[in-house]
Amino acid sequence: MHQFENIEVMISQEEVAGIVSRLGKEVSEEYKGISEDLVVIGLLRGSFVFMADLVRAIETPLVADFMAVSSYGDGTVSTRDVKVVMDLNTSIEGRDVLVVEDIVDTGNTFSKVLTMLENRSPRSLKVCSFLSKPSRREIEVPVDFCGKEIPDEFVIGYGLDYAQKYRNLPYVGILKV
Ligand SMILES: O=P(O)(O)OC[C@H]1O[C@H](OP(=O)(O)OP(=O)(O)O)[C@H](O)[C@@H]1O
Ligand SMILES: Nc1nc2[nH]cnc2c(=O)[nH]1
Repeated sequence: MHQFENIEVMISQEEVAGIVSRLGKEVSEEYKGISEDLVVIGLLRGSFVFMADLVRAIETPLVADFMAVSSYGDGTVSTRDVKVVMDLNTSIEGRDVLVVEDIVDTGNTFSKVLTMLENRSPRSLKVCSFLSKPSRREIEVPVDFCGKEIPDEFVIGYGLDYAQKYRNLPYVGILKV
């Protein structure tokens, strides 16, 4: 048993598995028959759990790479100052690219990352986010593949942290303090 208290489950482990499986099918369908391997980019740290499950649900040949960005620090409020902490090892020029994120909230992180990646001239650039909070959007960003839209609650688990904790929860929950 996971030894965490004061957490209300929002998306159970079973529901998470169903969402990932559906997204895997949608992505595989979208990139059916592409000529070169799909480049799947996980945004660290939050996406590492979802990314690990998602790539195994995608049937398209792919290469995986990671980029580390941070905007929330250890808090629950975006600093809006998105920093690239670690860049890609892969050149994405002329490639089909899928960016994987755990959550799109205000859209600030993704909008900066997408601009940065667009400047490297990929053949195509699409976005897959496990969660999205549309009511919080400050900047419109495309979410081509969306796991689930959720209300304005600060969520944890399945890669999402509060002060770097709770990323290992196998479900998504709300911290009751
Ligand atoms: O749409 P936004 O309001 O910009 O919020 C979304 C971002 O916030 C979280 O990252 P965080 O900065 O907490 O870093 P982490 O991935 O290391 O948890 C999350 O992983 C997204 O990248
Ligand atoms: N852990 C966590 N990080 C976020 N970053 C943006 N929104 C959220 C959220 O609801 N939870």
